[in-house]
Amino acid sequence: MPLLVLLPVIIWLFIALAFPEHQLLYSIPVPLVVYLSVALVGLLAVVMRQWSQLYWLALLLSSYWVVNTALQSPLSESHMLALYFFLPLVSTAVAIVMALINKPPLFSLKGMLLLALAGALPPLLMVLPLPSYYQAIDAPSFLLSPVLPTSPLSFMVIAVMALVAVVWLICLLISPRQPARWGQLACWLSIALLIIFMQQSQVAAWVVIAACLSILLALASQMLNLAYIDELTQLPQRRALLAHLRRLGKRSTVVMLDVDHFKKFNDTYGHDVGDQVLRLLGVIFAKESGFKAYRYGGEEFTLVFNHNDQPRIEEALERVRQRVAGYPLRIRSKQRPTSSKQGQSKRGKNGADKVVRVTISLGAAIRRPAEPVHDLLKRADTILYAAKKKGRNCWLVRA
Ligand SMILES: Nc1nc2c(ncn2[C@@H]2O[C@H](COP(=O)(O)OP(=O)(O)OP(=O)(O)O)[C@@H](O)[C@H]2O)c(=O)[nH]1
Repeated sequence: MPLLVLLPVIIWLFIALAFPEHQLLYSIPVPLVVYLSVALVGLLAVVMRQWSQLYWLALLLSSYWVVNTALQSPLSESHMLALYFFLPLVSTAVAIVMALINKPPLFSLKGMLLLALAGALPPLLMVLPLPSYYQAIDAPSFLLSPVLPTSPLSFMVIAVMALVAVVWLICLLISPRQPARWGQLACWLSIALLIIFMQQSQVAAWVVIAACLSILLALASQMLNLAYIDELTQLPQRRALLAHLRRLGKRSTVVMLDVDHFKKFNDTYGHDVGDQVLRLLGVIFAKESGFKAYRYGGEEFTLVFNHNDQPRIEEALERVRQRVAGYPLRIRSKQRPTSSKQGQSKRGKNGADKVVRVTISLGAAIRRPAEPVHDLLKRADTILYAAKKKGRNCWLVRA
């Protein structure tokens, strides 16, 4: 933390020492700004222990470095063309490895290897003897980059990078609640752009800075998720509920609900299966519309309706109750077959998976005129208690 506070001073010292002539402070080279941006966001990723973002920044930085230092000569030279061909291939390969691998911490063998792979592999191309049998291409000057469909080889390079981006986008659209992945896609697009338009070095610089901003936003979003989203159920947690209650309208309804006999359920099937139930409830509540669901804590949840229309509330509560009670939860047998063939033959017979169901009780308090939210929440809890006494697997609504 003290290091972060002193960061402006450290950066000022660095620039002042690197550019001793005073007037140079007003014309800091663009690549330096790029390197500093990546370094600052990388430092933030380290402080936040978001390793995957760090590895991506390393790949972004090393690709930029190769483009900026080694790829500013005409592509008519065959070794330039070879480098131009191998850089996207290597970047793509590293990107795919990073997308698939489970982000290892930096201070582990796997983490160090990944950082070396992302940070050192592209620059290594500059010193490796690359095959130089590529046909030199005559780049038309009006194109942004000589790689635009002037050669089938470079067309293929663009196609591979675009394909990776499209696959990535589809994965993200299927499961969009992953801020880190969005930041990484921005990084990938940035790498693709700076390779494709490599001779526009100023553009490349701003593209990298933009990717840094995306990673920064992704980091901020991840932090917000950590603070507000419950990891098990993926629902917003109590902190978010309290923020919602602070701006609750006069016409609103708060529902407290919890799982019936959950202690017994945990004792019978184990804590892991109990967790599975809570996760399932998170999915069911998130899919429902008409209210906002929160995990209050333990096996208790809160639903907030922004209206006090009792028939609509009762209808929603009955729908949720039925959905939970009717959901067959498959519990895996402890004596799992050792091979998949055995598993297939045993499926549906003795010793195979068991199906159980859980029920919930719900207590809804419709807000009274000028009722403080604290009292409203307490009243919902009391009504839930009454629903439990009534026999569980039911709901009660009171004004
Ligand atoms: N698996 C799992 N169990 C939890 C979690 N949080 C709380 N619990 C369990 O939830 C149970 C709550 O038990 P009780 O408050 O006695 O309530 P109950 O057994 O559901 O009984 P009723 O509410 O009266 O129907 C306890 O056994 C807790 O350990 C969690 O995150 N995961």
